[in-house]
Amino acid sequence: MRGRRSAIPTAAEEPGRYAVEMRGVHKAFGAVTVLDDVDLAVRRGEFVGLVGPSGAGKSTLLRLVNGMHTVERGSVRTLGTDPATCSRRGLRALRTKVGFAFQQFGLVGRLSAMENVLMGALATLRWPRYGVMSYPRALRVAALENLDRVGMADQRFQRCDTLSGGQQQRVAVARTLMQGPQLILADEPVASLDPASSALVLDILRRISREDDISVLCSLHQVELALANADRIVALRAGRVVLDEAADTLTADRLRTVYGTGDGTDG
Ligand SMILES: Nc1ncnc2c1ncn2[C@@H]1O[C@H](COP(=O)(O)OP(=O)(O)OP(=O)(O)O)[C@@H](O)[C@H]1O
Repeated sequence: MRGRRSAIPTAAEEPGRYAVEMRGVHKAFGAVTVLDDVDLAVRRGEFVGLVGPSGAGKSTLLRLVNGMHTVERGSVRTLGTDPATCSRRGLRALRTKVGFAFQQFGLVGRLSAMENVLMGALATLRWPRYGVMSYPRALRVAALENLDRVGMADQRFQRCDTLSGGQQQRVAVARTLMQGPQLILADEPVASLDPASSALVLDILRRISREDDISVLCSLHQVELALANADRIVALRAGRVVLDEAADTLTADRLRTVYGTGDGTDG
């Protein structure tokens, strides 16, 4: 632990190097410690896969990065800002630079893919909008481009509740891109998808991360998907970081030992 901590230059030493920087983070809910002395750094443009068994603390960690939870001890910097000490306005400003992808896609089912994507730009608009044509032309062009980037331009007029799970997650990614995020937090974005759709969604996320230099911190249960898409893997077990390595030096078997099964069972 100590060695890894000293290996991470602080934001003060290298301003702008990290999209996420956590040091010595301790988080408890009542008497239950959920994160214990966690150090984690996500470099700008890096795709970090966060793995670990159920209850290891992955979602809690992502929520700390977003300022939805606060730490008892330690520090969190998200895009150079401590979300816990931000004013409401500051937190809102920070969150416009942070995109999300969740297991539940968070789309409005009765609206079209296009309108859902446009809703990703609502924070930049003064008034609520109803219907695609009520959005400025530049945003409609951007929404179509983002749908195209996730391979969903042809389905732009389709209601989201008639799309497959994988298609819905791709629309959700396109919606997130409307914010122009510098960081995407993804909490098990493919947990409810079949293997082919899961691979496609992660491939799209990784490609967009590289093309737009967006940092991604993505919790995943599937070891192979984490290894195939992440630059680096951070593994949590019982709230502690038990592994932090470049993905290309890791094997699936070694990573599975983190889950404590060693038999190839995820989760
Ligand atoms: N708001 C909360 N209040 C109390 N306990 C919580 C709260 N949020 C999370 N926990 C507890 O913290 C622990 C870690 O939960 P968390 O959801 O972060 O794990 P996880 O690694 O994301 O699990 P999974 O892979 O199953 O989603 C669990 O024991 C959970 O019950």
